[in-house]
Formats: sequence, structure tokens, C-alpha cells
Amino acid sequence: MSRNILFLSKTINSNVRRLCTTPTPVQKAEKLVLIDVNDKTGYGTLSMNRLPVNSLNVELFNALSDAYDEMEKNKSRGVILTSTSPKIFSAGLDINDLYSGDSKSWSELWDASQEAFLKIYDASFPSAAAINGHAIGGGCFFSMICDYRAMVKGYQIGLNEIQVGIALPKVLVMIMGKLLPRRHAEISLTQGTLYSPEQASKINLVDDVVVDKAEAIIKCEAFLNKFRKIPMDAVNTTKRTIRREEIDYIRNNKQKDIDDFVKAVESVEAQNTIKMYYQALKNKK
Ligand SMILES: CCCC/C=C/CC(=O)SCCNC(=O)CCNC(=O)[C@H](O)C(C)(C)COP(=O)(O)OP(=O)(O)OC[C@H]1O[C@@H](n2cnc3c(N)ncnc32)[C@H](O)[C@@H]1OP(=O)(O)O
Repeated sequence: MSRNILFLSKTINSNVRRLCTTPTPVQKAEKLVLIDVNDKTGYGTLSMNRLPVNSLNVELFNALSDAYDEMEKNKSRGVILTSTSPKIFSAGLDINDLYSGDSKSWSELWDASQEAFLKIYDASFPSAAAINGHAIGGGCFFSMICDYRAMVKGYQIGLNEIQVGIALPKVLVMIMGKLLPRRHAEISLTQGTLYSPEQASKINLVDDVVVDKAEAIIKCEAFLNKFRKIPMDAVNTTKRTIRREEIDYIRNNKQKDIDDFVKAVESVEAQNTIKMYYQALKNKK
């Protein structure tokens, strides 16, 4: 076994050792994002529901965008983003798509991801992530673009794209660079570090560490409640000032950003690593 494959196997195996043993529920043909609006608070809980691991593909990105559109239409006061899986928030981009796609499908994937990014990051209401399991790669990123993160103990979180062989898309670098202290962002992005929630909270990657999903939801509600007495127009204007750079970057460079992503995924080095990663994932049992 080459050093690289051994490294990838070790990484994946160490992920597995940390998992709790709750069985994955049987999947019926259901919506990819379940919406549950609390009539009392006006908060919508959006649960990613692409089991077993909520890997992000065009359909899940589109379902997230549609769910946010619905929340905007209904003048939501806030969203809690979580997952129906008992142990995985999201395992990131769908490795099958990275492994077997082509430039057209990767363009479509990134296009859909940009749309979902803008819907969440530029929403007119706050989002709080109840991270009830592993949040890896794109899964970590989608929690990072929420306004708050509470994560359940015992799982892992991080942007591991580099380990999958993908040069980090610019918007991920921009956002991690703002969220984490500079040195931690640099190490995390260039080494693809996965953190425990306790480690993540020390570097600002998560705000609170909790014992279970119920507590994560309570923390998220408490965070959203803080906005109840503040005029939302003022909050949104301020938030957009803070977030302008990343939003403008995607809006004004949409096609270039897609091209950059496709270039990063289709490089020979990336494809070789994706192939090893995919095989290690499939062979780990
Ligand atoms: C939007 C901006 C994004 C920018 C770019 C992002 C790049 C990425 O996101 S790359 C993907 C990064 N993600 C990973 O490296 C996660 C890899 N997966 C794991 O480490 C583990 O699967 C897990 C810890 C998430 C879960 O472990 P568990 O033991 O519970 O389940 P498994 O048996 O490993 O997996 C079940 C099933 O799901 C398949 N699978 C796992 N991850 C993915 C994935 N990312 N895409 C597609 N499919 C995935 C896995 O192969 C298993 O399938 P089979 O049952 O058919 O073997």
C-alpha cells in the first residue's frame, strides 16, 4: 500500500473509530431538505436528508436553495440548519461526482453550490447550524457560512479538501481566513485538518460544544432569540457590510470561479488523489 493510500485509509479509519453506533434510519423517497417551521418562534428548521451521509450534489444544493427561497418568502425570523442523520451533518461534496464526473457536471455542481452559498450567506434572516455529526469538507463550509455553530461532541469538523487533492476554492479560503485566527486558518487549509468540537471551539470554528442534538437546537434558538429585539434592517445592512467581499466575489466572478473549480478537480494530480480517496472509502469496511 502506498504512503498516500495508507494515509488516506488511516484518516478515514480514524474517522470511523470516532463514530457512535446508532444505525442509519431506512431511507424512504423523501425530500432532500425537510422544513419544519415553529409557529411560536417563526424559526424554520431545515434538515438535510440525503442519507446516509448528506453528500452534497446538485440536487441537495438546489434543495437547500429552494428551502431558503421558501424561508425568504415566508419572512422567516431565522433558520436552524441541521441533518436527519443521527451522526453526520454532511460528509461534503459527493465523492462519486468528483470521481466519475466531467467538466460539464463539475461546472453544474459548482454553479449549484454558489447559488446555495449566496442564499445562506446573504439571507435576510440569521442561520444557526446545529451540527449533529461529522461536518467534513463542504459540510464544514456550509456550517461556516451560518451565523452561529453548535456542535455535538464526538464527531469531526474541518475543510479537508487538500487531502482529497482539491486546491481550496477561493471563497473557502476567504471565509476560513476571516473566521479563524490567521495561523490556524493557514494550517487548517494547507493540511486539511479535521478537529474535534473541543479543538474547533478553541479556534472559533464552532461557537459551542454540546452533548446532543437537542442541546444544539436549544443553543441555536438562544442565538436566534438575540435578534428578536434588534431591527432586522439594521442587522442585515451591517451583516452585508461585513460579508460584502465574499458575496461580491461570487456575484462578480461567477464563471471564473466555476472554471477555477473545474480546473482544480480535473487536474491529473487531483484525479489521482480523488481516485485513491474514493477507493479507500469504498474498501474501508
Ligand atoms: C461547497 C463547497 C465545497 C468545497 C469543496 C469540497 C470538497 C469536499 O467536500 S470533498 C469531500 C470531503 N469529505 C470527506 O472526505 C468525507 C469522507 N467520508 C468519511 O470520512 C466517512 O464516510 C464519514 C466519517 C463521513 C462517515 O463514516 P461512516 O463510517 O458513518 O460511513 P461510511 O461507511 O464511511 O459511509 C457510508 C456511505 O457513504 C459513502 N460516503 C461517505 N462520504 C461520502 C462522500 N463525501 N461522498 C459520497 N459518498 C460518501 C461511503 O462511501 C459509504 O458508501 P457505501 O455504503 O456505498 O460504501
